[in-house]
Amino acid sequence: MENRSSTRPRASLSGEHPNLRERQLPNSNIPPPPLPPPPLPPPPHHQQSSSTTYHAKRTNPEPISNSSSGALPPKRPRTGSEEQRQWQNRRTDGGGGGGRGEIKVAPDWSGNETTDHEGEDQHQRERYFGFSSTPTSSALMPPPSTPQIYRDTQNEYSLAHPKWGLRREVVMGFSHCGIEQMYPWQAECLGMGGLLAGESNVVYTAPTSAGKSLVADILAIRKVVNERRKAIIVLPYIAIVQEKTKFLKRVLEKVRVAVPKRGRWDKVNLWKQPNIVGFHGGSTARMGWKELDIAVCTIEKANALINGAIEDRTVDQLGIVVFDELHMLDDDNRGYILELLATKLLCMAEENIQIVGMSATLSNVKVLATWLKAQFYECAFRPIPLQEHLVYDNNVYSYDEKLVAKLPPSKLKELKDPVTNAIVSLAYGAVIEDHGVLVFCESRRRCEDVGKLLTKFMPVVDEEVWEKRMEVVRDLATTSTGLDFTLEKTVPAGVAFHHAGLTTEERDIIAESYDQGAIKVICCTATMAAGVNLPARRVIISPRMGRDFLSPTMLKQMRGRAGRKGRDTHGENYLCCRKEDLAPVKELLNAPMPSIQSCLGGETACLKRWALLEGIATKLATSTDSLNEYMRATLIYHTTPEPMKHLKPKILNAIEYLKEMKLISEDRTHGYFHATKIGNATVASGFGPEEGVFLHDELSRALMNFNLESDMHIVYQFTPLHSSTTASVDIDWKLMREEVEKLDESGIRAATFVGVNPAFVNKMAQGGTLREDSPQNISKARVYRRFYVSLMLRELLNEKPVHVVAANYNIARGFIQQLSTTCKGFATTSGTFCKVMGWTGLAVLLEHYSWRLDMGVRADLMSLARIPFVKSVTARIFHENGLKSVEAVSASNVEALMKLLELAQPKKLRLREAEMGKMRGRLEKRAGIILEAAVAIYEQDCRDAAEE
Ligand SMILES: Nc1ncnc2c1ncn2[C@@H]1O[C@H](COP(=O)(O)OP(=O)(O)OP(=O)(O)O)[C@@H](O)[C@H]1O
Repeated sequence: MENRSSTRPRASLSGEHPNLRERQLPNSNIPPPPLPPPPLPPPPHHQQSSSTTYHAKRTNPEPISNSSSGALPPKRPRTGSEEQRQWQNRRTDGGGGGGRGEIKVAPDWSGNETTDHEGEDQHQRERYFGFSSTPTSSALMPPPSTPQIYRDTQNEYSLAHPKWGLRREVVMGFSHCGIEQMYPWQAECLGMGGLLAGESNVVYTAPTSAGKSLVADILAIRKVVNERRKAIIVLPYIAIVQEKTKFLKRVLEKVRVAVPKRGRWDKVNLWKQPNIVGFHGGSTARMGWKELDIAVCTIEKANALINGAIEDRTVDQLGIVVFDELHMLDDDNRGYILELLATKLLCMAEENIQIVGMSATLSNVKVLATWLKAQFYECAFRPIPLQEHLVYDNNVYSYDEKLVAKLPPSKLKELKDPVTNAIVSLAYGAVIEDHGVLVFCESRRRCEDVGKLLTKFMPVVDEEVWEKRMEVVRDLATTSTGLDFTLEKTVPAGVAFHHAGLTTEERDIIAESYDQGAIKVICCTATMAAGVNLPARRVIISPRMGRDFLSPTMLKQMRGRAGRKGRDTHGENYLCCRKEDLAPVKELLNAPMPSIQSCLGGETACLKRWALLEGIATKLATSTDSLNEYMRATLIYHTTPEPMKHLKPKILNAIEYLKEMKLISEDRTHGYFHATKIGNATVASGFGPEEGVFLHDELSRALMNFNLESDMHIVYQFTPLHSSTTASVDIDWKLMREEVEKLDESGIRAATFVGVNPAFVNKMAQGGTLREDSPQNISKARVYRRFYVSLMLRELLNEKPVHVVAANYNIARGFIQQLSTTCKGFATTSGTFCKVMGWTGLAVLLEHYSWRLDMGVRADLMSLARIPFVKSVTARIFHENGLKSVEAVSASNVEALMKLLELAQPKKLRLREAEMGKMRGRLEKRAGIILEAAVAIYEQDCRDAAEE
């Protein structure tokens, strides 16, 4: 095969188009695509911009290189294993369009500099045993020499400088994560009067990737380690909560803090590692407020945690609350919870809780700072330079509208569309240089389509990388959902997609393998836009989300994902649009960041829902005067002209509503409001008033008539309320009728108990309409929707894999998986509701079932499923082959376990792997972990039994 890499010119951006490198495969009938036109001359007006540096397009046949020597980096071995070839043939077969071949020519897309590239069992081991022998994330830099860092005490930017008051182990911990010195802005911000002493609150804004977290981390760690108070870090998304928890655990790995003495005779100080716990909808954290030192939480969990602490009167243990991504205040769905959280803290001035707020996208920092009684700090520093581009009609422009380069149009039908052509060209150009790429797409479907398309054009890789990708495929295949059909095709080419339709397990595997370099391109929706620290040299953005244009805030977050500190030397983003969208896109680019507005405004629902009920239930505001005081601490008060005049009628209205719903009552003699039992239960479990009242009705009915003949009734009771709203699920009435018809008598009885009438389902299946025009009808519709979702859940509990249930109900896998994870959380919060109501029996029942949900197995497998890797299918196979208990597994041996693990593999993968003889090593490793864990669990069980 002719190798043209030495003679083919490399143009400045994408140069040689990837599609032109496709060759005809031996058995392909498709003629090879024509050769490319020669690279175009540079645009006459090209010049270097002051903020960004571009290479001009060159007619010079010499390749442009990023390296100073000008030589092409010899990165790509052009050989592939037999297995690799098979995969490529498969991809070609399925690809249509042009053939798929080896890419022979080095890319002509050129960045500025090359970057050193940084690089299941381990993860599982860490999760189970709580330690790992090697760091799991490549984000973590190798530890530098210890003494040197700590001696650097003269340098005021050094974390070791006494001014910052950080313990040696903390400094070492940061150093292990690649942070030894502060940026000047970080030091300046932290040095503001009273901040380190905890005497003042702070709101600050800096560009994405500026290192905002470090300022807050230092303040939080000082509180925990030096002052022995608790810290709460509030983040908007589960993925960031997980990432942050991992990071802080790593930083504080070697730190020990004193355990408070329990009694007056307790003279010796005990020491322990600070407890850092991540709380989110799907978390299974057993540690509570009492034991934890740092809670990293989603907004809702942070709110519930603080409500609990106020209730228990232990909120004085809280020293600091950090609000990352403070712009979430104006999120329509969740902003008001954030606002109320901060309001409560402001109302507890005597507790001296420091508030820290930050975001990259705040325009009215001063207003927020006034509201939060904080100092404010703004800076424009970004440690990693960003090159920003606008792309349309195969032309690449800088944001100041200078033509930077032309992308060669393609003759391939599938690349006819200039936007698609640009995406493929740009992604390929970065991958061939060994950089990571994020492609933000407008919809989930588009993510998958672009992923599939890119797969056809990705370069061939060496054996080592190929093996890593196959490992990713295997990991995906062993998830509860099985191997996704599209990912099966794209991952071997180093391409994946990431959106809410995937399960969290799948998303974690994809993010981790991208982080480690096995996957080079992720096509994603906005799920990856906020706060995720993944190494993307190049970010390609569609300006739309669904049919609408992105908000300026969202666009800024996406742009900020390019070029992360510690991972890259610079970042590039490309906003790829159609010519006809140019005007609105330019408007979007020039739009100022919107100022943050309160979401309590406009309607009274939020006031009713949370503000007043929470204020009253937590006893922060129980009289008309204190309610007014409480409202004065809200953001809405600070952003509304003549606030009390506008807010007062709304407050009165909301109080009436809460009284009507029997969530609060009024003591007219003393002029006080009290939360009723239902009101307290609603707030304690974190539900809104309507949800609380609905749940109360459902559970009180269940208390009178609990049907335990089958699982149906209990499964219904812990089907989360939020997954059965109009927004989350549409009932397919025909399907529901089929499922209801399949129920046995006990199932039908359970359905009737909860208010589902099979005759009504039948009527709806024949074309009826579900009316939601009155509170009764809304409630009725909610029951039917919840029952419909509970049918899905029941299938999960009966060990049907997630993808099978999703296919049965024609619903996204992510929804089903989320259902199984949030169910557990819902069962726990419903348990709290029951406890506050005094329904302890029901609380115990819910607790039992939440375990089953966690394991995704029937009751007989629950004990086995405590062992890592022994979940659903594997647990069933172990059980059927005589290993029915942890004890039995612990008495087994690696060889026997390997045989069972082999049976649990998907057949397709098993055959392919067996052929290649690669399975043994992997299964042996996994069997070893299972055996080790089973022995550990069994020994622990014996110790527990002995203690009892
Ligand atoms: N002083 C420092 N020295 C070296 N690396 C740093 C420093 N400060 C932060 N970093 C690293 O920079 C990267 C980005 O930091 P961080 O996540 O705090 O940015 P951010 O400003 O919060 O960005 P975003 O708004 O996108 O979340 C992280 O990998 C972090 O470890």
